[in-house]
Amino acid sequence: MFTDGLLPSLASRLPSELVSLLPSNVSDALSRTTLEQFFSNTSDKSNLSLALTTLLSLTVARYTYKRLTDISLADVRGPGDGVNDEDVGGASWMAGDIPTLFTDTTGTLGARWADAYGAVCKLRAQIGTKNALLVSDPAALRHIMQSEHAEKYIRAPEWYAMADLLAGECIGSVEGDVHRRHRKGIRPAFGVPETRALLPVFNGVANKLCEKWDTLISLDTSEAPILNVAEWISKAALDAFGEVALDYQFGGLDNTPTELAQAMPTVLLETFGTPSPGQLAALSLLQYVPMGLIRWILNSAPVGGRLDHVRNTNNVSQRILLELIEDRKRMMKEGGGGKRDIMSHILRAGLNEDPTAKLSDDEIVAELRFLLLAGQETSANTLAWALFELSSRPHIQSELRAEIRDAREKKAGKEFTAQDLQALPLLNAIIKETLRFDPVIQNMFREAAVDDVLPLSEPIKLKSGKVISDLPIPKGTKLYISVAGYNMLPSVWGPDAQTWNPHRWLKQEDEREGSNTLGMYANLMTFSAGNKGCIGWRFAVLQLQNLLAELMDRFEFVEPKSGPKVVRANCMSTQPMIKGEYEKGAQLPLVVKRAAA
Ligand code: HEM
Repeated sequence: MFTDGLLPSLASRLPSELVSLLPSNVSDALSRTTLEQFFSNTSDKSNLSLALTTLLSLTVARYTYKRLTDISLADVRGPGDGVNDEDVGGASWMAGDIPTLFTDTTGTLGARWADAYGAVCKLRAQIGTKNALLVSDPAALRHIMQSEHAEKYIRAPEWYAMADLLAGECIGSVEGDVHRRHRKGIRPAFGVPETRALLPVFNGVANKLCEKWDTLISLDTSEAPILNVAEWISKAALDAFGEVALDYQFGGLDNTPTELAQAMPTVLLETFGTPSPGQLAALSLLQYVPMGLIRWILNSAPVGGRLDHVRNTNNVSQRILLELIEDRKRMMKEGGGGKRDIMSHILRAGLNEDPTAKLSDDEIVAELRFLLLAGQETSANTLAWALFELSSRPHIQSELRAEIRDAREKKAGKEFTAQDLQALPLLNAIIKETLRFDPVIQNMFREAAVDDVLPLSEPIKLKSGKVISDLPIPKGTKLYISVAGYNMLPSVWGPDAQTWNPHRWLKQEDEREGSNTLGMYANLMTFSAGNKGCIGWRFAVLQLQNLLAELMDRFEFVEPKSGPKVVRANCMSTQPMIKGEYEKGAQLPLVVKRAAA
């Protein structure tokens, strides 16, 4: 009649302070494996009554302790508490504050909420979710993402569903040992030498882009030729990715786009651009639906709308990638396996006999589809934001151009190596500052898989007035990791954290605020952190260094004098868009002139 392990389980739930107060014979008995054992060892009646009295007292003590010490998440401040007039009443009854978070076009909402309510603040959650927090606090982020506690935090099921919809079962849609196997399988493609070996391809694409712009500028008779810079960069990034990942020509810059090139650039926008509160609430409810049913809904149910475009893109990418994989495998069998593109590295992992790194053919296709999305628009949009920031700061452009030309002169006509690019201080400062200030992934989704306690680097004040430095969170709490919130924390970045200022990176490391202990790169959250951090960050940084150096050497970028306002549209990857023209996709109209020699 007694449940095995009831007593030890009760003992483990008691606060350690209480357990240490117990008589040693009782605490010892409590730690035994089963209730039956406990009773078999307490043979006389007095021991039994002592045990029952102790149990009763402990239960009362535990209840009282919890009442006195428990911190309810309802007591944590957040939008809706009336600090900021603009936040009051902004929540949707179906999806709480989540639509506000997803449709923010300033890129600073996470930072403003952290400022107003604390670096961990409570969000009004969508239906089906009890607790949701927005987290920007460095200590909490380290705990969730890169400490030994990271295993307690999984990607939220809605995220798996989205990754699964876009790519199938891949590194982005799995957890635990399966995730470790996927990561180990693709990691060989993203090491330092493997990434550096991609530079000649990046260079070729950058030169081609410069030639295209040269021609367009020559053909334009106006004094200030305006180009949609975002569109061209996206084509260049897709072409580069095609070559380095698949040895495949997308034909973007040549204006001969393949079927896949036509479908890819708009898939994130059409899937996630400006979601309605209803769609966000539906997404959240996916957590209660078995994955098999989700897959059927996503792949086969007659839903229509946004799903049609995704399905079409998926079918095209699945077919083309399978063909490419079959070709490459044939080539490898015939002895021509020396290619160094990402697909070849991953296919070699597929042949791996090590079960902790082996990937099946279906998994390899899903991996490549995920990489295509994760690796192309993110880098392209980051470069677009760098040019956007620079377009209103001609003096910084001149400073950067001088740095690049000076370094080129020293190379006496030879191409930059990865080490040369790494040695350009202002170029790297501009890239880091853009990654900090314009992170293309603004929020990440996590969920507490168990009850836990979040450490905080700065105490927060609860609504009750109590100030806490640790926040207990129940299992199931949704955690929205605010990349922008952390990247703009004054305690880490200084009082001008909400200003784009690349010169902050030129200070000596020890003169800068904060400690360099978070994230994959430059103490930023932009590439995430820990065992699920961005695997392609070296790839992205090298491509950004190469493209920005080439473009800045040859062109000058100017914000058009008058024109529509560019906003940050959060379509999973933040894209520059014109307000009211979202259906046209990414738009960044800039005046592009040849830079004086
Ligand atoms: C500026 C460019 C990029 C940014 C800002 C970026 C950002 C991120 C972030 C924030 C995550 C973590 C998401 C999460 O934890 O929920 C991530 C994961 C990932 N990224 Fe990137 N990324 C970029 C470029 C790339 C590139 C170029 C590639 C590959 C070619 C890539 C491949 C991946 C992969 C495979 C993951 C999943 C890692 C895992 O689950 O273990 N990313 N990226």
